[in-house]
Amino acid sequence: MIDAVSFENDTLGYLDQRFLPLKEEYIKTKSHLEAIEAIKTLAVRGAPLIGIVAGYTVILGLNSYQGTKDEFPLYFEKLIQDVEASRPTAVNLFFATACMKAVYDTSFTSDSLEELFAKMLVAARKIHTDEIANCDAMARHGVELIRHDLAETLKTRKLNVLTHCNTGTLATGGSGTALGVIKQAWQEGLIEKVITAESRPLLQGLRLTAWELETENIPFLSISDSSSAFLMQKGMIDFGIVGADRIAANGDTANKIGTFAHAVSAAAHNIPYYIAAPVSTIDITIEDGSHIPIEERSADELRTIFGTQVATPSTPVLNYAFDVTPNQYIRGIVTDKKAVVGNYAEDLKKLIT
Ligand SMILES: CSC[C@@H](O)[C@@H](O)C(=O)COP(=O)(O)O
Repeated sequence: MIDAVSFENDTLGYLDQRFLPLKEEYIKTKSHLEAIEAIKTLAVRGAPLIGIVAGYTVILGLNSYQGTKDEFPLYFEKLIQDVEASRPTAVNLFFATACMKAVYDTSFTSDSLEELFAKMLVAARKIHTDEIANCDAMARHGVELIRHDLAETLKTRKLNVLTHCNTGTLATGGSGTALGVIKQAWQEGLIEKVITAESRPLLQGLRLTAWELETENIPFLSISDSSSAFLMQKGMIDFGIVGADRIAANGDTANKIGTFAHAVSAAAHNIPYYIAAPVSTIDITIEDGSHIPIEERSADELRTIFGTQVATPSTPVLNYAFDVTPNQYIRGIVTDKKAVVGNYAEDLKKLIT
């Protein structure tokens, strides 16, 4: 399997996703500032992976601490703030910093700094191993739901599935969220072909999902983002499944820009459209999608294509990285605990312990 992230000998290792699939560069760093930069630049990306890297970034920050125990609280506060400022939408990042803060709150007074740091490393590793296990659980629940919802079609043929952005190993460290479900469904013989939308402007679908599928010998077709409605009209898509960066308490879901447009098209064609995300992506403190902070990225991501200028440098640009799909467009939310269908406001709350 692709090695998206590692933490060995106090060193964070990650595959730099900016240049994939043309260049496979594995970066190693002991610097938390470099790790923060990797999150900001999307060298590492995808909500669960951002959470994993955020946990290890805190560890790198601890390792470079040289002050006394008395001075530590201020340092720790600033470290957490810097990590949290790296990207605003993926709630897994804040889930990770909350895990580290919880260790600090329970152990700072009683423990030496050495003991505290050791406990935080255990917490960071747990985020990593949990996200890998979450992917396997989501794959099981997701396939069960698809088998149920698409039983009629499955009596006569295999399914064509639409997905957006990259939600696989590169985004999670495990098999994936939506892509993990798709991979499992493929292994169980349910899938004819995966249709992967390019995911403008950084092309996570065209570059990363296509690369993962090619690596695993799963048949796929890459399309431009704007093609999905036409393919649905032609009967070329049976269902859609995508990931999430943050799910509000009512099920409204923020995911890569373009996700909502596919959902509207799917509803117009009565095609089921699912979200797959671990419970760590649910933000129960946010009532609905209108309160989810949506990242706006630089104008140059649109005005240039991988370094080549394609619009004048003065072209005004609005570059939202994510959109919010209202819950009524979502047939089901597949989590690691179970698949929730229908009453999101009631049922998502029950998943949070
Ligand atoms: C399993 S990843 C789910 C989402 O994080 C994914 O669909 C997505 O939108 C990633 O956005 P990115 O900007 O590449 O971090």
